[in-house]
Amino acid sequence: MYLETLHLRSFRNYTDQRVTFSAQKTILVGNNAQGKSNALEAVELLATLKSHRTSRDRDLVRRDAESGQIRATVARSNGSLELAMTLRGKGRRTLAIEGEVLRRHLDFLGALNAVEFSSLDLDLVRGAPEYRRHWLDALLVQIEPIYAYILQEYVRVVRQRNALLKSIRKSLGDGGDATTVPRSDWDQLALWDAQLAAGGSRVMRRRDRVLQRLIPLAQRWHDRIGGGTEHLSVIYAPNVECDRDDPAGVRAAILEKIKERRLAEQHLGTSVVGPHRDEIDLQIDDTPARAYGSQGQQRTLVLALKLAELELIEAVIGEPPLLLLDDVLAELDPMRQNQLLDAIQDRFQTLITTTHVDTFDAQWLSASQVLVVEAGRISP
Ligand SMILES: Nc1ncnc2c1ncn2[C@@H]1O[C@H](COP(=O)(O)OP(=O)(O)OP(=O)(O)O)[C@@H](O)[C@H]1O
Repeated sequence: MYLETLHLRSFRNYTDQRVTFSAQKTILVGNNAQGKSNALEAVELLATLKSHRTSRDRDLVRRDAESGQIRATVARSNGSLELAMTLRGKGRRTLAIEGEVLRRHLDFLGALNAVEFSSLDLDLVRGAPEYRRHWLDALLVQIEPIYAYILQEYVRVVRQRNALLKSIRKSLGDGGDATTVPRSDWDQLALWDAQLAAGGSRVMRRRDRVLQRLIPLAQRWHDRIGGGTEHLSVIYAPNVECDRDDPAGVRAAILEKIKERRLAEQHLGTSVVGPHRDEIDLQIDDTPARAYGSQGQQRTLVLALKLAELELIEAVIGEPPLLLLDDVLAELDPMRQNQLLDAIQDRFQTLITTTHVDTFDAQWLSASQVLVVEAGRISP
């Protein structure tokens, strides 16, 4: 797929900016805080409906405006699509494809696919488990848009169940006397348990499936970049251990663990069982990657994961996704830079932000469209 045009109106620090992409690679160059990452963020939003920098639409709207818009033309193998996202300081965003406003936001997903790689991605290795869950979930949403709905439902169930557990904790008081809790609360809890098990099983099985496909790709890239001297393991460590191929078995295992942790949940007033507590272990030579001092090893790992994502999305969608490289190229040593550039070649349309172009390979630079970003303006 190919992003032909991008039009930003009252988005972040842009007032009204149109960009026409004229090469397979575009380099956005400029000083800090000029709007380079903002432009990539707009593309990320179209692809995933999420920004990795904020969860509030009002941050995305230009400070002096009430609403902002991102429009894009995407050429796909079966024709081109006009996409529009209207963001509001207050109120819900509106999404449209070919001028038609979508009732379900889910239907927007899949129109544009992109993999983003920024320095924040090192948190994949170093950060808390939720970074890895978010990363995996974001990938799942792109290859299986219905997952956005499945996850949203699961999160809703956990939230409501937590509210009920809090109220039960309050009724139990310090004495922990179960008879002080209204009967209806226990009945309700049993219903939420069943819903958590049903939703949780859907989430876990999909996470497991996508990892099974991603892992061999990531290992291959890791071998290529690292010269095959170290072995990468990516291990799904779900909060509830069970045979993930058997949906009824997964549900039963979740319910069983809920039973075991009943007292803890009531004491804490929160759900402690389910895939919202999953972990994805990243290991190099059987040692947690987080424990490795070397930044280089961590970068190699993240790069391998990103390249694997690109390949997987391409395999599933049948078209190469876009690659968004936000200020990461300069951080890679020449060997890793070359590996990345080699992998991309002309296969993936790539948007790159950088403060300096002098670190780029000359051949690469001459084949790229270079745009200058300055104070919310993009010019050739
Ligand atoms: N909602 C907004 N309204 C107006 N300006 C905004 C808004 N959100 C962010 N900005 C501005 O956008 C600029 C940051 O742009 P961006 O994050 O794209 O930087 P960058 O060019 O990628 O720089 P760096 O190299 O530091 O990453 C800042 O000047 C910030 O004040």
